Amino acid sequence: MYNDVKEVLLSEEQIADKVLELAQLISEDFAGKPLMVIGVLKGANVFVADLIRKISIPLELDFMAISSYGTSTQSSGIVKILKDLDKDIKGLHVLVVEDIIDTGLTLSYLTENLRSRGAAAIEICTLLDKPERRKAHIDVKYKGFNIPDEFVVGYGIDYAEKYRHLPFVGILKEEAYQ
Ligand SMILES: O=P(O)(O)OC[C@H]1O[C@H](OP(=O)(O)OP(=O)(O)O)[C@H](O)[C@@H]1O
Ligand code: HPA
Ligand SMILES: [Mg+2]
Repeated sequence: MYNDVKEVLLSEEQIADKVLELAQLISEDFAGKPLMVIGVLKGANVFVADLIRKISIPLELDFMAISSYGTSTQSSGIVKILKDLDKDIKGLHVLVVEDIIDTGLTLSYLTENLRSRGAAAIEICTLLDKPERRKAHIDVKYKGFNIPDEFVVGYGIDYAEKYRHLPFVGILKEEAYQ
């Protein structure tokens, strides 16, 4: 399994340090506000689970499952809601948590959709960002790392549903997806 990884880009320790830093910022910024954390499945599952356990203020957690990639390494640009929120977010301060922003098409669709539901505010937290690949503008308030334009896996992020359980973020060998 680890043989399919060309290079470890971010170690478990680097990720854990960053998660703590982001959680502290979020805890300060959202203090006294009704915070609703929305994890974007499936990729953000691991990140959001670690992040919320370091946030020190009250919050609610929900998930949306939306998919644009299927089994390809390229975004189709077509976004589908596979699982919606369980409750209304009117008046809540929403923090959308993503594992990675690539073209930005997923989040651009999602934030537009959430905005129409009357949230008091919507902010974005992503562990990884590939700014070179951006097709849609996204304002990211909480960002873990900028990464180069390489196909990464691990810490929730998959290729064809594999590698999500790797505890680090690694660059996948070309042979693994050819
Ligand atoms: O910025 P973009 O180009 O839209 O790409 C980023 C999105 O793609 C991945 O999800 P994917 O749709 O592959 O589903 P998954 O989270 O279930 O793996 C990733 O988790 C982000 O949600
Ligand atoms: O680098 C990536 N890896 C896996 N899924 C992705 N979705 C966007 N970019 C990536
Ligand atoms: Mg995703």
